[in-house]
Amino acid sequence: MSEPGPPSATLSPPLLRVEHVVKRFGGVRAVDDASFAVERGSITALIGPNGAGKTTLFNVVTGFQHGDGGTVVYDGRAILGRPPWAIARCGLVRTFQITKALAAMPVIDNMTLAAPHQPGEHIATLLVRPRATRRREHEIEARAGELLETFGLAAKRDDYAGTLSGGQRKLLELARVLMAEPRMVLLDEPMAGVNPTLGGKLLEHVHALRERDGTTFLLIEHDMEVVMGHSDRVVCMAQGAVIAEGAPEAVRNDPRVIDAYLGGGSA
Ligand SMILES: Nc1ncnc2c1ncn2[C@@H]1O[C@H](COP(=O)(O)OP(=O)(O)OP(=O)(O)O)[C@@H](O)[C@H]1O
Repeated sequence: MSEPGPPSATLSPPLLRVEHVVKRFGGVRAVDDASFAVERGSITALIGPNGAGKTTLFNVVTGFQHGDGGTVVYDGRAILGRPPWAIARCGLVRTFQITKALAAMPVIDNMTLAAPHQPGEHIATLLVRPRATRRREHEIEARAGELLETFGLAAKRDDYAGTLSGGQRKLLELARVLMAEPRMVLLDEPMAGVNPTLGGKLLEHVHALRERDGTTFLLIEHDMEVVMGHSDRVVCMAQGAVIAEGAPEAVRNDPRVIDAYLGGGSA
């Protein structure tokens, strides 16, 4: 949290280590012995052709799908098989599309609902410690307001989330996960369907969070300009496996990566 920018990879172990992870759907090995690491404070891009297993890997890492094998270590803790809420509580979160239910709620409620430990969740707390509950409610509302301000959504505070543009929704999706003050955020195609101006804003926020809080990002991204211009490291998957990992330029020029994108199936 202290030093801006990515800390030296040589000084601290990776924040996330994915080791030999397997996920099958019937006969399909969607993730097939995938291994890679994400350095603390980095912006790491996960790339690969369609069907490479990127989203499935996200789901397994964040506990939304059960892995069939391997290990995932986050900040020194084995997390594979833990439920999503327990993983989120460790500080590893992913963004979610604004669902129909959330779209029918005001933007501010989308934010406050995303806060961990909702004061109104436990009636006993409400009855026994009303002042502490109110204080927590104020904290949540203040944080939600600050984030909306930062993300340029303050004027939309009371609008239904469903009325936001595609780009504004993506900003809201990122702002929502920040309510949990995560140390690592997984973004699945954050730029998809977003106009370049708002897409640029979203990337600015990603960099600012990394610089200010040391937040680590792992993002699935198809746009190679975004990947090359905004990530420190790139991991490339094909046919469920990791076929290359390293500096963006090196991965882009790796013959196995070029083959995979050309349909050569070099995994
Ligand atoms: N729920 C599921 N049931 C059956 N097969 C699945 C399921 N989810 C994914 N798959 C299969 O697993 C493989 C990997 O899919 P996945 O969506 O993880 O790839 P991806 O790299 O995210 O692709 P894209 O870039 O197109 O989103 C594909 O063959 C896909 O058809």
